[in-house]
Amino acid sequence: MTPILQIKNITKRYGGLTAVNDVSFDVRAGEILSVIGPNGAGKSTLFKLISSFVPATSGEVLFNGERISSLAPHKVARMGVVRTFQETTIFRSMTVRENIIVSHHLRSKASLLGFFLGTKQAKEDEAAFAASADDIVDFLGLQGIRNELASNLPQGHLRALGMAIGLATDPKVILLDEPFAGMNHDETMKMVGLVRRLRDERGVTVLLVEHDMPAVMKISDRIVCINFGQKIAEGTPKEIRENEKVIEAYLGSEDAAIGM
Ligand SMILES: Nc1ncnc2c1ncn2[C@@H]1O[C@H](COP(=O)(O)OP(=O)(O)OP(=O)(O)O)[C@@H](O)[C@H]1O
Repeated sequence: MTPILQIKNITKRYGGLTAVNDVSFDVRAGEILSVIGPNGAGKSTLFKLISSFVPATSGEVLFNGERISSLAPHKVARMGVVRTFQETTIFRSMTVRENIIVSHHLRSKASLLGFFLGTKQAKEDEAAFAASADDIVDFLGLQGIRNELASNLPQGHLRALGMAIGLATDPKVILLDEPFAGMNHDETMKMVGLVRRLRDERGVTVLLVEHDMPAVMKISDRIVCINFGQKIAEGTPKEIRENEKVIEAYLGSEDAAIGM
């Protein structure tokens, strides 16, 4: 079976600095794969390359066998590869539910203009979007804050809203940028459960970048480790934990020891 994503010899240079250097790996449909590495290793840049948010210097990314690396990011998102959290637009003056409804327009048949003009297609979409938004609110357990203004939400709920907005675009692959950052143990465990349900109940393939090693080890089917822009290891959590190159990369880094 063709992997859902193929990252092939991808390189990104910023002037004289090579942020990502000839990285290749496959992502299988339905897996949870984490990208780890010390600070500045190139993880965020790799995510931006996969979502086509920045152009690659060389190499390519294939989604279901089709090249997506030269497409505009909104086209990649529309195809089903969605990056969330860091560049998620949240309208602070709207409620949680309104934010999720608006996000559906990314996959709407009618244009946003049609929505404002009140065309028939737009009206049909609107009803479907409202139903889907309620479904997402239920899935994420956000019923209690569905009518809360985004500007009033604490960090944890904002993160959940970011995920809701990502779900509104009906992703096949979701890229989560540090989903556990700033969370305490209980919040992290809740988010781990949520990410698992995304995969198990909605069939979404999950790629995540994360520094929280215990969470990464718990949640991942496979892990790719990069250091100084290059892939140094790929394998199961057990294989990564025991990998000499990974242990060496983390020695002296600010991140918690890889031992977990
Ligand atoms: N737009 C940019 N222009 C120039 N250099 C950049 C740019 N974006 C990233 N870099 C550099 O590329 C390297 C990799 O950065 P990146 O943010 O991808 O690392 P990271 O692994 O995500 O780091 P962290 O874990 O600290 O978030 C760093 O040296 C960074 O300074």
